[in-house]
Amino acid sequence: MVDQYLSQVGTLIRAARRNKSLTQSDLARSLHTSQSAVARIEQGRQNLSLEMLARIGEALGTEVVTVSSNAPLNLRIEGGRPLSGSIDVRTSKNAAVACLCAALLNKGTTTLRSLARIEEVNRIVEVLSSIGVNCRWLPGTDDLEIRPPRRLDLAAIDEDAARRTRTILMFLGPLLHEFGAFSLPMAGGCDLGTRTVEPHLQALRTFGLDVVAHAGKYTATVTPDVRPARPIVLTERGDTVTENALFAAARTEGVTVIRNASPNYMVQDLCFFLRKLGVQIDGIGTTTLTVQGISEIRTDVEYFPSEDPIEAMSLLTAGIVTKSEITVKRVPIEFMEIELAVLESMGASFTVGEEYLAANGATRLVDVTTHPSRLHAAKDKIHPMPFPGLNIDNLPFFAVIAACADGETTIHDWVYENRAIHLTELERLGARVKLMDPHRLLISGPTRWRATEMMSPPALRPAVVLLLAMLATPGVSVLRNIYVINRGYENLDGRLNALGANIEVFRDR
Ligand SMILES: CC(=O)N[C@H]1[C@@H](OP(=O)(O)OP(=O)(O)OC[C@H]2O[C@@H](n3ccc(=O)[nH]c3=O)[C@H](O)[C@@H]2O)O[C@H](CO)[C@@H](O)[C@@H]1O
Ligand SMILES: C=C(OP(=O)(O)O)C(=O)O
Repeated sequence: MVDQYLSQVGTLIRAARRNKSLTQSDLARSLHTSQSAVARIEQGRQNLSLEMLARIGEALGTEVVTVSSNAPLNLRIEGGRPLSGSIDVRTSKNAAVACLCAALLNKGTTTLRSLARIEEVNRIVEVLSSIGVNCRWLPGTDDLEIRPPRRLDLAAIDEDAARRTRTILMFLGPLLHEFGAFSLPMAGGCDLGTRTVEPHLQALRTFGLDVVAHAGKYTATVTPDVRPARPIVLTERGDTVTENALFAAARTEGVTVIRNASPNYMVQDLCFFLRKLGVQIDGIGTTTLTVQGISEIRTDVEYFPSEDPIEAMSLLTAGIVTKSEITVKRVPIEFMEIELAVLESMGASFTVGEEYLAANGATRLVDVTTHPSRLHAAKDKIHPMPFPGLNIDNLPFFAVIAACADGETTIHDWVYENRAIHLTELERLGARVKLMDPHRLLISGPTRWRATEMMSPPALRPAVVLLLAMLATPGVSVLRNIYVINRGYENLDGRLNALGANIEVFRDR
């Protein structure tokens, strides 16, 4: 029965592909798989996850089979298996969303190449499309073409999509160049406790933007011809606040200086993209950015956002906690050096290859191979810092690594009010995790993992940490409602399966 079903689906896929004049290799490229895998799918000789079916449907611009999409997606993971082989790091969620917002500054056509096909990008594409921006995935690729209309229609905004991301906050900077007054739905994103927007509002006020947050909306008014009278000093070295200040400065004629700017990876990527739009920026990778703004941008441009250091950390963690030898390719090393140094101090063994450049021509990449090793607790507490420190989004992965290490490790998340709390969920898989206060965890290892079934926490990285712990856990575990993972990772289950994991996606009926 299953075989017959697979062969019928395969026939439908072949027909849809031919209809689009795509070769098997074209389709394989957009699915990040091989031509032979596509051939097997079309012959009905390959098991297909619902996730993969949805991706094939997306690549072919048609739903191959209709599956109920309201029920949450869950993962069934048979863990305790070693992984092997190599895996490429995909491009980053956080640079993608910054560049998508920056495309609003450009009246010409922007093509963002090799974007990660993740739910966060889908939500922003839905929001952009709803306000009249023409967004088109180029057939057989992960390249998104973006063409703004003459006038954006904010009244038609897809509020549901907007509220499911934090990125909507980053529309404030681009839109202040377009409207005298406007309103936007309030930001969502990971539930990590209070995430202040005040630094954004302070920075944008210097460009004449006044925002009132009320009844689930940001209501903004713009006083014309206001520009920063002196360097903007950000009250926090936040990533998205720096990006909002850059959006405002990019189309404000003259020089704007931004101090205490974040030099983090997504900000650097955004700066490289803005340069391609003709905006001159000095100080990229430092905490002082000097921006030479231009009042109008109308250029046809393409840009390749760079690889995701957080995905790199996630994949390395998969190798480490399953005691496997895997090669994680395209690791943006500038943003992973401290993480690797801390891992080394815990006894992790790995080989780092020669550097090469990412497609953006600037970010340095390496391939990292993990080797099975005996881990011990970190001597000092592990804590994040703004770049160049250990990345806050990489901190959660040290919780599952510490759970595999001999001894007690302290993890200190001073940044978020609520993220550390989500990591105590590891206890349900057998880890010994003590929440000493809302910001500090004491983790005692090694863990005798035991399989279990649980819900994903409402935060991306802690949810992936649980998935990785389940990969290390012998037996069958279930992680429910994984939308939050798909918000930031492309086909993570399929790509881990290609390394030998056994993860099945299923929906509740
Ligand atoms: C789309 C995107 O790019 N999201 C990233 C971005 O979110 P984003 O820039 O939105 O981060 P938040 O505004 O949530 O800031 C993170 C937290 O750090 C605190 N804070 C930050 C800087 C500082 O100097 N002092 C300070 O206290 C803030 O108050 C907040 O609680 O940066 C976060 C921190 O790197 C990452 O977790 C997110 O993945
Ligand atoms: C906190 C994160 O995302 P967001 O800012 O989109 O909530 C994250 O990427 O881990």
